[in-house]
Amino acid sequence: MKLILGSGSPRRRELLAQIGVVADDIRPPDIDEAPATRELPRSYCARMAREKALAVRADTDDIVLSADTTVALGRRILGKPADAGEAAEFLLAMSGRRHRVITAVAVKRGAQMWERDVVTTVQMKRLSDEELNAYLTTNDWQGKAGGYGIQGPAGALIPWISGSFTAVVGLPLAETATLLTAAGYPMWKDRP
Ligand SMILES: Cc1cn([C@H]2C[C@H](O)[C@@H](COP(=O)(O)OP(=O)(O)OP(=O)(O)O)O2)c(=O)[nH]c1=O
Repeated sequence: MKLILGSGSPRRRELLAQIGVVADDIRPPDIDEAPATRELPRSYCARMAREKALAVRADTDDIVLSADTTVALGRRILGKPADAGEAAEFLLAMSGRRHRVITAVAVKRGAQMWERDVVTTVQMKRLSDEELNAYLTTNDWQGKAGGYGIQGPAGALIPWISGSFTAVVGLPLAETATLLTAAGYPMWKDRP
């Protein structure tokens, strides 16, 4: 049995390392991430995690772990911004409001799949022009859903969350440990 991280996200690899889980191989999935017409954020996010796990090549005894993090403003899905202009648009839309961050995790072994999604409510402070421009200059928004990373400089813009911090960063660790255990991964045992 090998553990395969079906994710190219460095955050997910680091979060797993935090709980002593080191994948035997990393295989970033290549899937179409376009939302379907009128698809709601939570079902979109769960579908993405599932499709990522299914897209990764693995032996039948291997465990594949994939995840998706989606930022939702009401029914609107805020993906990874294409450029600084779109990042600014997302941040202004979230300024002074609450939004949700959904992270779905999918663990696959053979024909079996274990899934969970975790929804966290995040408050963003009302951003001044100076804060917005300074944050955009850091380039920390690149490659991140919604155009920010709570674990980086954007931490200064987020006074409050209700839910799971690790889920916002990209992988809810408690739920992930439960799913890995269900799939037969020796979570708390000595591993060779
Ligand atoms: C909201 C938020 C997202 N993110 C990141 C986590 C994810 O890497 C990214 C969301 O994109 P995802 O599509 O979930 O993941 P990814 O494309 O980076 O990697 P892969 O599909 O190969 O697993 O946004 C943060 O790092 N901090 C945050 O606060």
